[in-house]
Amino acid sequence: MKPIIQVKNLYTAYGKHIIHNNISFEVEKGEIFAILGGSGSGKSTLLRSMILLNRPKAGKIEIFGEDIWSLKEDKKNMFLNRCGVLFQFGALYSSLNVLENVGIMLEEYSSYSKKEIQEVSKIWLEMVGLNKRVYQLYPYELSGGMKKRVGLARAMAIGPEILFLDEPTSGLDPASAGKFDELILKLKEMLNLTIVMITHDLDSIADTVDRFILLKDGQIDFDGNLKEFVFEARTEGLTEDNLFNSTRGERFWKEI
Ligand SMILES: Nc1ncnc2c1ncn2[C@@H]1O[C@H](COP(=O)(O)OP(=O)(O)OP(=O)(O)O)[C@@H](O)[C@H]1O
Repeated sequence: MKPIIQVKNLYTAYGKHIIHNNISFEVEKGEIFAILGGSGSGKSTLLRSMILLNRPKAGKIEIFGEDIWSLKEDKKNMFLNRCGVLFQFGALYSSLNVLENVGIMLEEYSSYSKKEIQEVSKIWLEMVGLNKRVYQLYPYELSGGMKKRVGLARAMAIGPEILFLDEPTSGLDPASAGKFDELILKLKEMLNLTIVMITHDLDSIADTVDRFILLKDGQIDFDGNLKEFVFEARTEGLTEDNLFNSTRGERFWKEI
């Protein structure tokens, strides 16, 4: 089967500052795929270019078999409707309560009635482990972990085929991060979702990620799974510095 995402000879830049210098990679349907790299290596720029927020200078990004940057306006919206996005801090609307935040995408992009939107929103809030006590709360009343869960419920409510996550466990305590990982795995298994995430979290990578790329100096320094990475890191001197969040991952280093 053709990969769900194919990035071919991609160049991105801000002015003269080249961020990605001719990179290519693929993501298979149903995979949990991660983008790693040190600070400023271009992880967010890459993710943004896959959801039509950052136009590449050259190269192609094919998703669902189409060159996404060549799509006409109406097709762009159809494409975005097939993608759920969870930004780093949840990106919730501060003037909307939790229930409204989850329903907002459906209000804009679906033909559901108000009542149906509320029902779908409630189902997704329950799926991500939030009960009715939070429906009427506003973002400022939520913890970081709750904000991420609401953001995830909102991303899932549109029924995406690909879920993009920007550092989903950063800022969470280890127990909440572990629960978030379980949730991601559950979603993937139930819905055969493809998940693309930026992460520094070694436990998340060990527990959930099938394969990752490592960005460095505009190139892909590594493409493979964690076992292969550790092997290469040891035999070829790839640097492990600055890639992983030091508060998690102890279990992984003990087990290998
Ligand atoms: N809108 C912008 N205009 C100009 N330069 C930018 C812009 N956004 C990012 N950059 C620069 O591009 C480079 C890559 O940024 P990007 O945010 O993609 O990296 P990152 O790997 O996600 O970093 P971090 O882990 O710190 O979030 C950085 O040097 C950054 O300063």
